[in-house]
Amino acid sequence: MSLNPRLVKESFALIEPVADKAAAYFYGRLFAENPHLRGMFPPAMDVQRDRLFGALTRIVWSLDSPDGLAAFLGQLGRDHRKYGVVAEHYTAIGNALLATVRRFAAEVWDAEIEAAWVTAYTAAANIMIESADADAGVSPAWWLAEVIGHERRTPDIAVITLRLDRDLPYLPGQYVTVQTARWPRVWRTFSIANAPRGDRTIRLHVRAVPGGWVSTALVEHTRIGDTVMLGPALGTMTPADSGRDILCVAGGTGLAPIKAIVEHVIGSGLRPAVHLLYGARRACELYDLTDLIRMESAFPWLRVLPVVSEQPGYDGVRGRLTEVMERLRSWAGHDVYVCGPAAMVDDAVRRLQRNGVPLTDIRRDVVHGEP
Ligand SMILES: NC(=O)C1=CN([C@@H]2O[C@H](COP(=O)(O)OP(=O)(O)OC[C@H]3O[C@@H](n4cnc5c(N)ncnc54)[C@H](O)[C@@H]3O)[C@@H](O)[C@H]2O)C=CC1
Repeated sequence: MSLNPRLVKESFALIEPVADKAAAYFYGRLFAENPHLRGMFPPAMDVQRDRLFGALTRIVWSLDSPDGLAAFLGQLGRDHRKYGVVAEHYTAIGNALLATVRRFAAEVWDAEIEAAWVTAYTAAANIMIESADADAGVSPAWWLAEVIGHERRTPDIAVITLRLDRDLPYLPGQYVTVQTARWPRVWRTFSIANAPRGDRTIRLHVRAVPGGWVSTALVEHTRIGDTVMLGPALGTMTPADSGRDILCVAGGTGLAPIKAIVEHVIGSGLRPAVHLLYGARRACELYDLTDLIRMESAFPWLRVLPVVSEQPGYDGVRGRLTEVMERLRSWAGHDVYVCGPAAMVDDAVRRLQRNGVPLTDIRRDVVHGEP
């Protein structure tokens, strides 16, 4: 049976508006039929439900671009090793998924649509299983890391240094998932804020957000000597290394992966002009400015421009980060890296495209923070 993306997309479009209900039904069904799987999931399932639908949406809408989809599914399969997912679980998940789409797309459901879903799911599951199997030969499913540095830079933001028990291969700009002892089975993503160092240490920039279990545990309840677990490195916002000039736009703790990329450029021997626009709502939230200024004074081709958006008395550059970026100059011909709140990233991409920067020159990642 060959893949029929159109049938899958059309039926999925009926489910998207009722995603919450469909996800609740999916997990209800999964756990009713396979009670032993419940222990693999976090106690509170709300974020998990959003994740499931986020991933499913991305998969369904990418069915027409097999290369991108295979890369995404490959990463997903490798990342799922840390949950203890094995090949048999995919059958249980496939059955629950099929029951869910059958129910929520009942008005159009027929044998042809069912076959399209079975084919698509089987293909996707096979890619995930194969990539997990291949990864098992060369890489651990997860890493232990000891907290060796914990600096509270603002009441909400901590810069945390971890020492890993084994090498964790990653590229500058990538992120990892983190689990704390306080919240077993709850994993959240955080970008690695340094280029690979060769001493197994990495840094994370963490803002404790209201209702954010892991971020609050990391900022408020974590001490030097504590241990956390990490999953493998993920993400596609990695250095282009083209030698062209670079624009970096970092909002808040979105600075983390951008800083790793800038460190990489410093270490690469390339000397492009790098503009780093670093935005915060208030000056006191420019939590890493001292370090960035130190880097700027050591590397004259690096320009750091802090921008503050919500403090009228601030005597530096004030305004919306994306507007300041647009006003400053044309960025056509630059490699661009953007990270921060999702709305800021979208706005930056829109403005850049409007001003002649093609999408292929803009790198960003969709990373869901907490809650
Ligand atoms: N790898 C990744 O994708 C990472 C993503 N993040 C995300 O970055 C965000 C950082 O959040 P906070 O530190 O709380 O940042 P924040 O909410 O304090 O904002 C930071 C900056 O972005 C600007 N901004 C916010 N919304 C904007 C909009 N709609 N248009 C233009 N500018 C806007 C603010 O004015 C400020 O300059 C989180 O959403 C987090 O999930 C953080 C780290 C890594």
